[in-house]
Amino acid sequence: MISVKEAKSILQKNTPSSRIQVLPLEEVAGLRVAEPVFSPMDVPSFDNSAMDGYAIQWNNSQGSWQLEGEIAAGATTDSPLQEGKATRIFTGAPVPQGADTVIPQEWITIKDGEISFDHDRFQKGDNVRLKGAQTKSGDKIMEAGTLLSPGGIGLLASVGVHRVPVMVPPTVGVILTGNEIKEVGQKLEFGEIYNANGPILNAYLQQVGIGKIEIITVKDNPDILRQAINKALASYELIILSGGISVGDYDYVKEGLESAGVRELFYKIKQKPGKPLYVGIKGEQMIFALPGNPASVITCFNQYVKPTIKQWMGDKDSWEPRQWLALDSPVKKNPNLTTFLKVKIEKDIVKILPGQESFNLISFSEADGFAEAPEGLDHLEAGEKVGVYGW
Ligand SMILES: Nc1nc2c(c(=O)[nH]1)N[C@H]1C(S)=C(S)[C@@H](COP(=O)(O)OP(=O)(O)OC[C@H]3O[C@@H](n4cnc5c(N)ncnc54)[C@H](O)[C@@H]3O)O[C@H]1N2
Ligand code: MOO
Repeated sequence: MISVKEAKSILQKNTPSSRIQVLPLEEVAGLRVAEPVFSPMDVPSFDNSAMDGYAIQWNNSQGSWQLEGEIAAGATTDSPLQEGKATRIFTGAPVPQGADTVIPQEWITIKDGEISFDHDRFQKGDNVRLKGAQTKSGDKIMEAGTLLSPGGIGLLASVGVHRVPVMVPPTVGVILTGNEIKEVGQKLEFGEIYNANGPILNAYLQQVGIGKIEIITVKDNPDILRQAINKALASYELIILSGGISVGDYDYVKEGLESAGVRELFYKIKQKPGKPLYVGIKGEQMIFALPGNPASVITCFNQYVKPTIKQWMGDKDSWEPRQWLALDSPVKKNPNLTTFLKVKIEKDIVKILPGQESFNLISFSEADGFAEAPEGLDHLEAGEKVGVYGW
């Protein structure tokens, strides 16, 4: 058995490097750009008005301008404005050649076809967004590895970049094992349970950006399981299994993976829940066999599968706790294991929730994530700081 730290270090070293694909902007939310992005154009690409008002050529003396014409946003011609004249202009419309200042309409007086305004309130250049003020053609607008937020995607669109190289997530197949599993909505017979791990993994995978997921359920039968494993290995880069990885007579997952040519990276971690976690690789494929208890599935996904997927997608910093916060009450634990506790964060204090057993899901609806109570300690005091991992 290895420690939590050793398991994470093995995973960090063995996670394949990101696969790069050029995708349209509609498909890149939440992904990272694989290369720096340079702007192919000036933005704005023409001087334009920041206000609805009147464009003029600035003149230092108080005076009036003869009103002539109108320019709306989207106007595609540029007829020069003569000195002493003003033109009606709207926000986003091109400021004509010869004009250099826009006076908002609220400050304008119009009399006999001429406009005037209080000179002291304005100066030359006011309310004109100059060509290239945001970005010059050739400027670097994004570093490699930047996470594409809605705002970042807006920036790319604004400079005319509509396809971008990104680090794409691995393709994922999920195999759930267990004779006792029934889908939610079906009638349970004695001895059967509802499939919680399927919905858990589906939700978690969607959360980390895997849109297309195939989840199948197989019986505890070595031949059927072997076939399912081989089929998944032929189709997916990352395969996640649940159940059948412990020491029971019907636990066939480990031997099924080995007979399919999967090489073990580790089996069993000194932790609770999720002790019998198995991870293997085959070429550039990774295989996680999660212990079947739902709390073990959630813990192992949170601690190992999620950071692996994130690293695969170009984020190497998601292995460590997000916060260090003080415990609200003392914790007793087995000193030989790291314990992951379901917790709620209340005003920067970590509250340990009830129902910490591996089969018990009751606290998950209100939990904010896990606190890590490390190996080597048999108890923690109230007020002691623990690493907290959010969902
Ligand atoms: N003699 C020993 N027995 C067990 C040990 C051990 O060291 N020695 N370890 C225990 C620990 S810790 C865990 S965790 C479990 C892991 O067992 P498996 O990975 O083999 O999982 P299963 O036995 O198939 O299932 C465990 C548990 O989870 C329920 N389950 C399974 N799939 C689902 C699902 N899709 N949705 C909801 N619940 C599911 C299943 O019914 C079992 O109750 O082994 C301990 N045993
Ligand atoms: O490692 Mo298990 O999840 O404690 O029952």
